[in-house]
Amino acid sequence: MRTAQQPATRHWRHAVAPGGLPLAGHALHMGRKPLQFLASLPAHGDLVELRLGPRPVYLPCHPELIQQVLVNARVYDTGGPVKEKAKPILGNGLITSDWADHRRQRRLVQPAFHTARIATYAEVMERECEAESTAWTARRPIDVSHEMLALTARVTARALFSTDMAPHAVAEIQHCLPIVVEGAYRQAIDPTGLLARLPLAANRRFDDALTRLNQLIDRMIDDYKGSDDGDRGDVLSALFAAQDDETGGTMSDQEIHDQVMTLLLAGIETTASALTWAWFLLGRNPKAEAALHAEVDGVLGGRAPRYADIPRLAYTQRVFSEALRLFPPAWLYTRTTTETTELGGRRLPPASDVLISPYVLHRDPSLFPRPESFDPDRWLPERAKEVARGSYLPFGGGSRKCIGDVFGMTEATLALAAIAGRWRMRPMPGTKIRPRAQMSLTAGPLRMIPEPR
Ligand code: HEM
Repeated sequence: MRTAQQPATRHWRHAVAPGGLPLAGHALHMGRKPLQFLASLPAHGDLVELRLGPRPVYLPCHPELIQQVLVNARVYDTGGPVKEKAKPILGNGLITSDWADHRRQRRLVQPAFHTARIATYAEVMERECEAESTAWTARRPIDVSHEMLALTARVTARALFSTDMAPHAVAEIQHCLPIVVEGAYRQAIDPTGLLARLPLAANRRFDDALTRLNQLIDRMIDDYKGSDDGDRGDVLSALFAAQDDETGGTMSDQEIHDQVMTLLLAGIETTASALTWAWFLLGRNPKAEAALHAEVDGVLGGRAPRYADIPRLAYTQRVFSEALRLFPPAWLYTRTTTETTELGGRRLPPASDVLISPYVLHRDPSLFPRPESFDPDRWLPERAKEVARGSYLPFGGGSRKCIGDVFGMTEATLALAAIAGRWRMRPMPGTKIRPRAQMSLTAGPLRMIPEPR
């Protein structure tokens, strides 16, 4: 295994990805089988160059090079065509802002994710996870993807807006969010930029869903401003209360709107996908499933899980960490250089695109022994120490590391424990799943049979 300590004069291996075509470069490989293609590249070098059409793109495969990119957010900013296409949807929020503005925004949004507030959001999570786990009928098949998305949409909507309007918001978000996520992805991968302008039914559905989400957020903001509730304990209150330590500034209504939209798009599908993968993996690994049931039974003794139980739900957390390793929802994210720089001894001109793929990193056999096997105990403290620094990045790193990491882990741990306390999730015979590398790495519909325990 590689160690975190590498000699300062290390010789990095550069390579050009094989199989490039004259005009398209590697775009066809990326379009057809992006996961297999990307995962084949570390074998060629520590820094691999590929071309998507005429653009050269760089994939750092070694954790040290990836860290250099992530911690140097000024030189490796989020940018490029994908971000430009996201701006009409997300406005100017944490995901779309440039480096300088991002620091200010992050100072303002961070308090909404402090530990004390997560404890309050956890009350919503406890209620919703309990409601989800009691809603199913024994032996009636369910689509786990659908259920997990509905659950995380309810949790996130209620953590964001704890008003009487929340049930309406939940229904609206459940309806609109998948349409917006799917449309945003189609636009992101359209190299011509023309698709969004065609009079297609899919575009009309997308425009309608986006308008409805925008209106919903505006209504929630108006409702908050029209009330004299003060701090309701939800995310929206924290955003209104936020004051910048450095400048004393607060956020405008439009800025709050953009942050809320960003949180909806970043927080719901990601957590739902990872939970779906966790059930899929447990369904194929009876030993891990039995260990999960044993822990949940021992800690909870048949009652619903509470936030205070989380430290004792250590195996449950390891299951989720391992699902995030094998199927990281944020399987690919990008950076663009703002100036000439050097990466692994290679000169990169300004506006070079750099791809970061946790999926590739997490399946590199030199970083994770037997990378394909689902082994939650690789996250036992004594074994986790062996994992080289920077080689596990489901939540990214540096100043743009996921702001919702603890929120997502808390929500997922409570969801797994609540459901595993009641149900054994049986795979439907003959189910075949192929990971879909879209906006997040989803499983698509996953039919399973809940059997009472
Ligand atoms: C298992 C669940 C989740 C995963 C795997 C995940 C993954 C990630 C990753 C990899 C990034 C960094 C992307 C980059 O560097 O370009 C990120 C950023 C972000 N995530 Fe998450 N996320 C999850 C849950 C959540 C939740 C629950 C929320 C909010 C409630 C959230 C909100 C955000 C936001 C706002 C950003 C942008 C942060 C910034 O640039 O400052 N995420 N997420």
